[in-house]
Amino acid sequence: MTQNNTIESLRDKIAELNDELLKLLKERGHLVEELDELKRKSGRPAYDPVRESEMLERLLKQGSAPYQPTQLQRIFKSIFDASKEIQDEKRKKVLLVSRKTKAEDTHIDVNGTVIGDGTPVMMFGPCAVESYEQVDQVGKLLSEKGEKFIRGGALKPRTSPYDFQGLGEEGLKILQDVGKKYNLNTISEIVDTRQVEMAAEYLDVFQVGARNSQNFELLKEIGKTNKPVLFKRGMSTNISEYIHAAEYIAANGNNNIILCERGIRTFEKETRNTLDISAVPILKRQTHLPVIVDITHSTGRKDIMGDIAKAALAVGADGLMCEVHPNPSIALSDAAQQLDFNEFEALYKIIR
Ligand SMILES: O=C(O)C(=O)C[C@]1(C(=O)O)C=C[C@@H](O)C=C1
Repeated sequence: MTQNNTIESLRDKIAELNDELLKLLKERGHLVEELDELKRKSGRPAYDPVRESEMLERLLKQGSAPYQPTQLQRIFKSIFDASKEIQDEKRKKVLLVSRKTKAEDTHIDVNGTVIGDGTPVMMFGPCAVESYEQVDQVGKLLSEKGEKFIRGGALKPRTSPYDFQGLGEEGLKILQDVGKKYNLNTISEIVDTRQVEMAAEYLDVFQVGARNSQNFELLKEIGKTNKPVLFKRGMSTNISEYIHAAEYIAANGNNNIILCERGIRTFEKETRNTLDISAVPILKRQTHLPVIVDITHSTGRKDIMGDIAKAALAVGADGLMCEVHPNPSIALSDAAQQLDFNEFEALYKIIR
């Protein structure tokens, strides 16, 4: 046999051994899966370092040549690690809000208006409910446009305890009265578990604001109702944390969740927050929930709101939220960023 032939025949043998090793590894992997099912049932973790060192000891006792003991250890350790990865993957809980659980888009029917069916919804209204007249003017404007929602804060989570805190239940009542008058669905924020029952009487959609995005007790309580919830992303919440927070609502039985990207905290100062535009398609890919964009809080400036609105709709947002006030200069909150009616008309032309 020539030297070349010998090399080839040795390589053939090695390749055959590879095949055998692969067959054995696959068999081993299936046994690990079977074993893990039992471990999961008895609440045992995937990783078992004691078992791993017992197995290594047993192997090394048989001698490692031509490998060094450390080399053999490395080879087997990588097999154990791969087993652990198989187990971790199987143990990953698939979330109720995940696309993996439900492939179709969730449509949320709010008294006949559907959110998430491809027709964008507009959620406009003042930052805060200040008086009946103020909300009435906005309601009239929205109903003339054929819009179906009105928003307005009554239980305001303000940065300073000395700032206007909202009209409370009286504010919710004003919003409800105006909503009924103009056939608009009402949206307002609640900030505490104790408000859920009371606010449910007045609202068609609960809002959970950025500051309460990980207030799990509030999310659980809202989850026990069946009312649609506009659930804003926290200013420092990453997408995975946000999705898991939404799961608190779904896990308690309420699947009527509308996600809302409202900008995150970054070093950038040109806008009030930094709109994470990529969150919109990512949330729509990873969950089956509708996603809307709050163009007021993400930008905090009126001059770019039209552009941002277009960008949001272009990346697939199911709607927009925006603050409108009959006279923003005397507004009790967010005076600088609420649109007056002329500015609203200009924006409306762009988006509708
Ligand atoms: O014996 C177990 O409990 C296993 O999960 C199997 C296995 C292995 O691959 O042999 C996998 C991971 C553990 O850290 C220990 C061992």
